[in-house]
Amino acid sequence: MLEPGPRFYLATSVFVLWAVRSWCRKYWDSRSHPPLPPGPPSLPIVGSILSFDDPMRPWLSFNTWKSTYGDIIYVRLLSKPVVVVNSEEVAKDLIELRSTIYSDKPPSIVYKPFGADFMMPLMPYGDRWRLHRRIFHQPFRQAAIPTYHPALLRGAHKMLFSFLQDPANYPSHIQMFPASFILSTVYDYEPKTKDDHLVQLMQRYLELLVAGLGIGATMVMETFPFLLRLPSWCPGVPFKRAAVECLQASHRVKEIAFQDVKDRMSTGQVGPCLVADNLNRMNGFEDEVITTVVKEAACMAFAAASETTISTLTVFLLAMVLHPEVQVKAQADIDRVVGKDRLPDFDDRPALPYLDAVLREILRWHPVFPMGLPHTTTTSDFYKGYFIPKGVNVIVNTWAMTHNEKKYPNPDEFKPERFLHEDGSLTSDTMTLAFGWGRRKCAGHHVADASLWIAITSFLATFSVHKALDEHGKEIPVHPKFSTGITIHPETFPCRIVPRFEDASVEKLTKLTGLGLFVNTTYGVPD
Ligand code: HEM
Repeated sequence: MLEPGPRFYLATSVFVLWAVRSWCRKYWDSRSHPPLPPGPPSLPIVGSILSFDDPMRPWLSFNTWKSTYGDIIYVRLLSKPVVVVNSEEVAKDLIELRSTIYSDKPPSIVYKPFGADFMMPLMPYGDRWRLHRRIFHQPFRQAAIPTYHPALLRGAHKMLFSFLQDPANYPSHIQMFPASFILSTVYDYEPKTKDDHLVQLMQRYLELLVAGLGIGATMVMETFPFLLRLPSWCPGVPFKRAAVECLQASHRVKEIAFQDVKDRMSTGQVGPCLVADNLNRMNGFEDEVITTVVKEAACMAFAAASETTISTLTVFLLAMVLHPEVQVKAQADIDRVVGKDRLPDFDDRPALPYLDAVLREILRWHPVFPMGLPHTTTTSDFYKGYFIPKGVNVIVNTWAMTHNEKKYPNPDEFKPERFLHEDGSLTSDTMTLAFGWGRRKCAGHHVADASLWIAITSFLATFSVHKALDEHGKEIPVHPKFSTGITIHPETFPCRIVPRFEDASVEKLTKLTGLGLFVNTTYGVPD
């Protein structure tokens, strides 16, 4: 057997010293303030990771631990201390009522090199965030949303043509929907084809961002920051190269789309949109700071709307495949209220409460952000006898709230009726908690709500989705699988999308939607 060498003794001594120091600090800390919230045991280096049933889906364990530790839990994720909020009551108390303490976001050394520091959801709480939020609020506040109804309706109708012409390729059609309505609302730009240059640019930037800032890669770069300082030609170190490519893409994407609006403005060819409205407000005297924020906010909107909308619409299709009885009921309501000679529009919404109940149940059943987005505290705080340290990450466990058995019995079941009174009217539970809490609550939630409603209602008016059939005509069972990460979405599943309007053809859909000209130029459909 090999004798342990001096390196072994040195490593062991360093480890013991580190463990003693951590223990002393913990002991000292615990004497100088009230206790931290309860939580699972924590080990040096790995923290509480070994306590998780599935470390890739921590929200499930946080929810299970609720019965042992309660609504507020303290846990270490590797070296990061985290406070987990497991109930609506605590989220309201902390994130809303103490918003001056709980509205900051955890910093990361990787945002700037990857050109992600202008993303509002990641931005520190402060003046820069306030300015971004103000610029963003103007076009996306509730009162402004009707301005965008025509663009949203158009986006939803375009998606119907894609489903009709190429039903098997449904993930790509769903992907195009947010791209289409967001480019309209922020740049008054309508992508003409699926490989539109602006859509491609934006999607490429997002791909680079998601690939570069995955949880694993971020952890490595945060632990070894020198990796980002190595020259990009350095072999075996992909981070710097990925960062440079992503940063360049972020510059390109912000500038090209912005410049395009300015060019069109000079010839009077731009309608209301985030960029043009702000430039008009400056009256020809371009303020450099505001201009930069407008460029950044516009580009960020694409990122914020994409994955969230795609995920929610995919959950919708999955729910309809697994629960045909819900689909039939929703379609019966649409047929009763709207009839067969036209398609639903926003004016029909009050008469279709079941459709709203379906949308709320989709957001509840599999929320896009099962743990919201992490916040951090700007000062230390005391809550219900517990100490909440300054700078701790605060995770609002949305999953625990949307799967709270007391409020939503049998929470894994898909039941839109949860949101309806016996007389069929909607309850006051609007499921806004899926959009976060307090000052950092989703700044796009009104447009998200309108776009999702029109997308699912238009779909159900014209199509049904069913399980796919095998070569013997037997239904292929669907076993839902979800991606993991900060956002989650169902993995692609086989399904059959079939039209339910009479004489299902491009011509008939053209009549119903009134998008004739568009169809010919966009999808190359023969006359
Ligand atoms: C299903 C659709 C969506 C869901 C479920 C959703 C959810 C969320 C959540 C949970 C947050 C984080 C809140 C927090 O930090 O506590 C957020 C932030 C944000 N969302 Fe959304 N979102 C959706 C769609 C959109 C859309 C369509 C837009 C843009 C048009 C948008 C723009 C934003 C922005 C700008 C923020 C950052 C707010 C801030 O930090 O002040 N979201 N969203």
